[in-house]
Amino acid sequence: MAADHYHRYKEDIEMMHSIGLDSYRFSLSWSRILQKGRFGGVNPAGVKFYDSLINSLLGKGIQPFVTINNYDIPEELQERYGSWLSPQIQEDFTYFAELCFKMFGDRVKHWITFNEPNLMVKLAYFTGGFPPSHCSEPYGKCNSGNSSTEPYIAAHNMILAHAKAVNTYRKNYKAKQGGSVGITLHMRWYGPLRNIKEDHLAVSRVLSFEAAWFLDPLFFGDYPHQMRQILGPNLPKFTKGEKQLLKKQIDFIGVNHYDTYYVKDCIYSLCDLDLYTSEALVFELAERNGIPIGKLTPANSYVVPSSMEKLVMYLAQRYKSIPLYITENGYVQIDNSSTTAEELINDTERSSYIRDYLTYLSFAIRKGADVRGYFVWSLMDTFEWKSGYTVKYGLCHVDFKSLKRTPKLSAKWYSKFIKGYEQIEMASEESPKHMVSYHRNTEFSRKLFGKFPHVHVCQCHIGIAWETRRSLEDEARPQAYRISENKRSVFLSWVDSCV
Ligand SMILES: O=C(/C=C/c1ccc(O)cc1)O[C@@H]1O[C@H](CO)[C@@H](O)[C@H](O)[C@H]1O
Repeated sequence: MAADHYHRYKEDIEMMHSIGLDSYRFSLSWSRILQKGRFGGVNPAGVKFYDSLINSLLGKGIQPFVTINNYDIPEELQERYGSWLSPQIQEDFTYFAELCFKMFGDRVKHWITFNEPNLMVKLAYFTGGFPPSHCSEPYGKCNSGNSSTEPYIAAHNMILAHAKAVNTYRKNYKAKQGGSVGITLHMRWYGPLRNIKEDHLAVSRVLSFEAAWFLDPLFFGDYPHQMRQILGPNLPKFTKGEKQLLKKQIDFIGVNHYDTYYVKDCIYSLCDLDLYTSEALVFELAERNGIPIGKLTPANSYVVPSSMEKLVMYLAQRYKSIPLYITENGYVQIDNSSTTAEELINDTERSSYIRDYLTYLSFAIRKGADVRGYFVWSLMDTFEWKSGYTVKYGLCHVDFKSLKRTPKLSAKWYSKFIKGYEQIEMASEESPKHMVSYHRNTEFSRKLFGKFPHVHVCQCHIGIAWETRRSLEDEARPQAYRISENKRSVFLSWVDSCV
């Protein structure tokens, strides 16, 4: 039953509205709409649910950001042809996506084909941690699979499925519906363990094996050359026709960002190569000389807010002026048997986390990245995949017995922030410890995050998004850049000149 959003969506939309969200990111369940893929009919109850959800959101001025596929597939497609390992799935996905455009595209203007396909294929076919649990040693223990080939085959089919869906949208729906279609990648950030050329190259390699694995084909028509060099024939090839189809088949990039690690080179040094990132011939670790890379979270991940600026700049430079959305970013809590609801609700760390990541996101915006929105993961506590109810990301607490929702302190903070009442403390990049209070935050959030921010949530994604307002920006930027020595004052000046 999880949080039972299926029956409580109206109450949940009230909650979004009272927080002040103007976009909600959620995903569709493929099998709820097409129980047997293209081999069966449409389930009217499933369509009715999404119709009512979308209509209720719009009724409250909340924009739906719809992810077409988030890991789950109709079992029929697994049994018939092995789902993502067969090119046949490209046709099934395109069929499903077109049905969604047709049914919901009059109201949905932001589509995301896949959520984190780069993570999904690794979990499903490399480590084997997620269904269908395929892998081979030393990366995991599974009954079947091949960790050196299957992740790349599955990814290949997902990339082509994405391109075909976008192509269909552009041909048959875009003119009339006027929306845009992107893809969301899971994106860790990495720093070099040592300040040596080999480790800098290791960072560039591991990044090529992550988001660029999916994005390079969609922008340039082929995989990053580092992947081809290392993987050789294990990396599938696109035909000439496919390369043509692929190029520029994307309107925006979505990024889910949580984690940062150091990496060290494993081409010139010896390493144990059995980790998530091993195929890139790097070794990942979280400490340098015994000092952790960031503040430790209860789930043993690390908080490194400055990564947000770096990864956004990496994407903005590699893929030129592409619009970007941060489609997930959030703070984890662990609920073990001794944790009380009060402790979970008193989540001051979460507000700090969001504030600090937004601060560094604003630095990237100031440097010219075309960031259109930010979504917190998540609106409320969820059933978190294999971790069930033990891992919580919500701004709102859910009591999974009574299903009662209670806003945590972070929901109150975020609400004030997006409504523009909260005074935000900005850290400057050069001196993160020196905090500058910004006293005109109403203007700050209105101008920086837009007058008409889009908002989204997922099964529990939430957040805010803003539209870039060219006229304001164009006016504001030259003035701001005039005093570009001091980044902090640039930032304040830019905001002031927008006011
Ligand atoms: O980032 C991840 C999942 C990472 C992972 C899982 C299992 C492993 O074994 C390793 C990594 O998912 C995103 O982050 C969220 C919070 O986790 C999930 O709840 C979202 O659904 C998802 O989009």
